[in-house]
Amino acid sequence: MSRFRFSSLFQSSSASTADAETKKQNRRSFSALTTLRQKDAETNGAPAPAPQVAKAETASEQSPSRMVALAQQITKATEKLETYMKANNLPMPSFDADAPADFPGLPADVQQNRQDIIVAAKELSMLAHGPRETVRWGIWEFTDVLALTVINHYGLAKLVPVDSTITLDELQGKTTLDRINLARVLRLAMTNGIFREPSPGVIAHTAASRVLAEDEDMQAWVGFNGEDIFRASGHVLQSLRADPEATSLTRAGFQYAFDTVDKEPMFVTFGKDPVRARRMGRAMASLTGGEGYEPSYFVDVEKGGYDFSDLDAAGGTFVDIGGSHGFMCVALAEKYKNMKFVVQDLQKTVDSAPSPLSDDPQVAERISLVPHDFFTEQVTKDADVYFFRWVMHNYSTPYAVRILKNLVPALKPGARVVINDYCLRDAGQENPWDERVVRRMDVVMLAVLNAQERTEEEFRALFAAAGDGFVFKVRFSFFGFCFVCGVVLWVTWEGKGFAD
Ligand SMILES: C[S@@+](CC[C@H](N)C(=O)[O-])C[C@H]1O[C@@H](n2cnc3c(N)ncnc32)[C@H](O)[C@@H]1O
Repeated sequence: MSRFRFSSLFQSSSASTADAETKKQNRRSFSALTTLRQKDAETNGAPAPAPQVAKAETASEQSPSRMVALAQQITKATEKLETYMKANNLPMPSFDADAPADFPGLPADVQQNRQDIIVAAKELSMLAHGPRETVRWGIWEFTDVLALTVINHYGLAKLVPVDSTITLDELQGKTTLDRINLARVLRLAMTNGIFREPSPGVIAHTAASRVLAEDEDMQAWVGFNGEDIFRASGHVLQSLRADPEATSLTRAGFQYAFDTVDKEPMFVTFGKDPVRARRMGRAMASLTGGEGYEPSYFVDVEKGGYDFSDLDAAGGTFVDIGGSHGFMCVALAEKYKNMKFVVQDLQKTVDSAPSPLSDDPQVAERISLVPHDFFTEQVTKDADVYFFRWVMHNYSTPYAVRILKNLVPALKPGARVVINDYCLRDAGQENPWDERVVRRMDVVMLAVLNAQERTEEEFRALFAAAGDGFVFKVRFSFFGFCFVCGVVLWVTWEGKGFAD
């Protein structure tokens, strides 16, 4: 492996050090990593991590060894996935340029096989690398971001023909990048399956680089992450040193990166720059167009969604606060034929919404889209449900409490506040796939907004700080891969008073 060659340039390694290292490795256990699919008794039975190994065994005591057990798990899950794909005449997973970029919709058990492969393969890879090398090369993940950012910024994927090849020299003639820089970013990306070099100096697409060429939302996602979030992340230390509590919307890494400290929140900066704002919008569309983020997970009761039948029978009102262009209300209105809906968002967002919101007049006529700033008092009084989807995680506690306090004057007894957001569990309780996604999102929130993902306790604390009439009713999560799109927290208002 190149890493061994590389490290040998810097240090000599004696046999005795190697022996000592081998002995140390043999004493190590990775039991803390064994978190697959434990039943979550509080939820609707969604697959969750298996119990962690309680007793730390040495590697030599394990039978079979952890590595072999993981390899067997991978084989078993892969065989099941392959059997399903073959039985249903589906193409086998491939990075060939003409291969599909996505898996088709899979039944829950096969989807679980996929997840098991990903999680077990990661752990096996870590064991094979060893702890020290895992840390050493883990910190270099930013180089992948850097290469992808350059490739995306210069639109290189669009310059490579989809059905044939191009030489580096020809490609260089189509961009302002110099040949060395062009080659180095492409060749690094190739190590992640993005582009390939079928013969020296000849570049061709893989299915992954083709996505970058053809999917404008993905280009926006890479651009937003590489040019905005990545840069903000590089300034988080500065932000934390200045404000260890990290709650201000105008003193996050983002502001230090773009010279807007104490001037404006990120959303305001983007509001002044239509190109960046559009990029962020499309990036969000790319994220929410991904697996597991569909509105159906909230709408379909059989997928674990929220059942509004009682409200529908009573012709109740549902308010989607920060609801963007109202796609959640459209999905709900298609299912529930009597409920009324109010979508609230900032004036600019309201102005840019399509009209009508739905081609179905029976749906469109029951949805009103109104400008409302959630940092001011709620204007739609006495509704039955006030819904926040992916809003709370954009704000640190002082701001989130303010948003909830602004609801209080509008709440009638029994009104429901429904939060559809991430909900962090204790470390190691989530399946490793979802855990990694939410922990990453949590840190992205820190970098750009000084905001955060929350545990159930932290959500409860927000409501407790906003008023003592809130009663926490239930928390439930969706199934399988879609956990990342949210947990629903349902809180009612019993109006016992208002804590200032
Ligand atoms: C992360 S997006 C979530 C959008 C939508 N709820 C969803 O599930 O995709 C946050 C939304 O809050 C809106 N927003 C930001 N600040 C706001 C404010 N002060 N008042 C109302 N809406 C706001 C944004 O325009 C955006 O549509």
